[in-house]
Amino acid sequence: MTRAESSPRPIDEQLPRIRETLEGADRVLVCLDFDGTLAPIVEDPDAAVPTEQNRNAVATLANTPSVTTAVVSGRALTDVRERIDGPSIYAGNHGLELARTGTIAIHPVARKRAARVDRICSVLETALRHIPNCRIENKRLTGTVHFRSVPPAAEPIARRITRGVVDRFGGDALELSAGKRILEIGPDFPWGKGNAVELIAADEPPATAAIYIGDDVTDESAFRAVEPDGIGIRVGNDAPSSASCRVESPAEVASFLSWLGSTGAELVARSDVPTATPIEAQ
Ligand SMILES: O=P(O)(O)OC[C@H]1O[C@H](O[C@H]2O[C@H](CO)[C@@H](O)[C@H](O)[C@H]2O)[C@H](O)[C@@H](O)[C@@H]1O
Repeated sequence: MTRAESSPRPIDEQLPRIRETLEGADRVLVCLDFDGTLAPIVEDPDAAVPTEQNRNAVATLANTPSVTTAVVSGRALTDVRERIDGPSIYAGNHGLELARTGTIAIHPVARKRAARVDRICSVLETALRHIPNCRIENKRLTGTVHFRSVPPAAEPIARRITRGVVDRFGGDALELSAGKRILEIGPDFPWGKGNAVELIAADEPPATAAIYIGDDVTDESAFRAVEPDGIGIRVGNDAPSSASCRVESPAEVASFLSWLGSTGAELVARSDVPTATPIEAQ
């Protein structure tokens, strides 16, 4: 059963449910989006870095035996891996590439369509060359056109040009989707972060509590993958979401991850200790 979209509740209100979920679990799987979640949103995508508190909290969780930590990002796998250390699992390109247990799996359809993404990125470089500060990020399996630094008067035309190029050269193979001040070009088939989270969760023992934290539209499928048995946490405003909880900012993400690395992990560890039988208790 999935959770219908509604307004996520502030995380403080949801702590009793989170505690109960952790107390009933043997392990925790924590899946984390990168931009807007671990790293504050910035103008230049190359300049995005996790806050120090998030970096430390992720390192602590990655060293906690009862916790599996994963980063699930829209960035290319190689890119996001360089930006945050510690997790044993990374998914890049919105789940199209997945690195775990020493292997990297790339979705075969995305692999086949990578040449077309590359071609479109080159065409866009030329078509958008006169738009000030419009930037194309070629991520091999997907591409991103960035409008955050484009002058407001030029943004509509830049978006129109992007749509035109993808319509013309993408055919039925590629589609456009929207993110925070970006348009993303990717293979036109139903695969997203939620599928990656399901694959990651399938490797965990049955009594694992799954938590997903993210801030954007592509994180919604991942919230649906963990809710309602697990915990989805949407970062930012109170837009309708399939996540049940909300935090305001990457700083609040760090507070929650620190709590999870101390109190949260203890709740899970305690549920591991067998309860004393009446005979032992005498
Ligand atoms: O799934 P994520 O890890 O959150 O990645 C989503 C996209 O994030 C990046 O773009 C966003 O962050 C930039 C840096 O803060 C910002 O300038 C941009 O406006 C945001 O949309 C990244 O560059 C994209 O490739 C990711 O798809």
